[in-house]
Amino acid sequence: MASNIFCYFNDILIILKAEVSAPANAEEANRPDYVLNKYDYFGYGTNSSVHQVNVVALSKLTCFILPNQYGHLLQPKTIWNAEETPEHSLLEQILHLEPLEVDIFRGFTLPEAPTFRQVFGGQFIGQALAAASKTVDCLKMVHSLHAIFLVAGDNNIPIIYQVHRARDGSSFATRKVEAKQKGLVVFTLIASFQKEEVGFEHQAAIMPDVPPPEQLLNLEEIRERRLTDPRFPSQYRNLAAKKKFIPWPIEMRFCEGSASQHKPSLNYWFRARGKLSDDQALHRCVVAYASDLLFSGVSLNPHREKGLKTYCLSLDHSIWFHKPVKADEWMLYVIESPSAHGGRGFVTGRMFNRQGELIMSLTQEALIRREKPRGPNPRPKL
Ligand SMILES: CCCCC/C=C\C/C=C\CCCCCCCC(=O)SCCNC(=O)CCNC(=O)[C@H](O)C(C)(C)COP(=O)(O)OP(=O)(O)OC[C@H]1O[C@@H](n2cnc3c(N)ncnc32)[C@H](O)[C@@H]1OP(=O)(O)O
Repeated sequence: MASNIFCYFNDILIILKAEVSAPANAEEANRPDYVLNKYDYFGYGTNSSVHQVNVVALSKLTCFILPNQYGHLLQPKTIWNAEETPEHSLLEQILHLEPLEVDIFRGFTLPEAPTFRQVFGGQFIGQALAAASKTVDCLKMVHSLHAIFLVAGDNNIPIIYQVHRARDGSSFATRKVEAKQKGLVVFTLIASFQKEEVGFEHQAAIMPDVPPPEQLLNLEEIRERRLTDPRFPSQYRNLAAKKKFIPWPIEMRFCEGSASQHKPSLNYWFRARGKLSDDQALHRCVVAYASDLLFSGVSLNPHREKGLKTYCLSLDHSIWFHKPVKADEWMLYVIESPSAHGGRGFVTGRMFNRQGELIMSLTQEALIRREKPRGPNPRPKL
């Protein structure tokens, strides 16, 4: 007893009871119909662009009609749609993208953002994930991503993010993102998104027993101590003062002292500086950004020696988000490096919240070499 539903207005219809089906159109003949269930919604006004679709009621249907003028209530005011406001944390500004065209965005390396000799890998991951997230139904959250760093990014030119809508299913959606500079693909990301679902539950990973962040010093405090503590020789203090200090928008507190710096592992607490907008998609981009900061370097720990200068670059990076993330609250990053071989260091990571819940799992491979002395005029890579 299927019957077609015709909407003559710009409203949003939220299904309260029954099952509705939207058949695939002619170009997608091989794709199965979407089946809409309780609390799914359809209708014009859910998006700025208008798509026509036949909706067929398979049984008696009860809908809540949200008039178009109230459509904004479904859109949280966050970086995804809000005007730029000065109270956004530096991280939200770093992840802010300019929409250029449908599925094309422009990102920048802000002068106040931390940089090293090339675009920070976490910036590519965070911005590309932000671009992908903007093209996905806001009920679907990223649950996994896989990134490859192809070419060193140039800090001085914008990055163009082109999103390809690989698939939109009823539970999952997949996006591929290419980041380009001067027409060259410098970075790629593939990310999968999923609607919230209830299912089997277990957690075998146990959070290590470490001191709470309140009992540990952050990087600024460690540096201050190095500069002022009279127990350090003055030569050491002068050297520490000359070292370039990067004020990262992420606060970090290390759980072990320098005695364990040769172990192929590292545990540290971190959180975003400043208050972030209450938006799960944004919080996932922020931790994705932070996750590349001190990760592959752990594979160099057993090889550190006085005077060693290293060349360390992330090659690829994967994240699995198990549970909702709060990036402005403390999370413990537990990193281990099971192997270094052939110029490549491999690291695995786990992030726990303060309650000991495993929030994310991560892996990365990086190029790790002794630094070659640089010539006077290094060749431009782009
Ligand atoms: C425990 C307490 C710690 C407290 C620390 C406190 C605070 C933290 C503060 C700072 C930490 C910041 C660290 C952040 C790092 C995060 C990681 C990243 O973001 S890495 C950036 C993302 N990744 C990339 O951009 C990689 C992009 N990909 C590439 O560049 C290329 O694919 C490639 C990997 C280089 C491979 O290219 P190719 O096949 O052409 O390889 P080549 O071997 O030929 O090398 C090319 C080129 O690279 C340079 N190079 C290579 N090896 C060296 C070396 N050993 N030394 C110097 N330079 C090297 C060189 O220019 C080569 O060109 P050429 O052959 O002409 O010399």
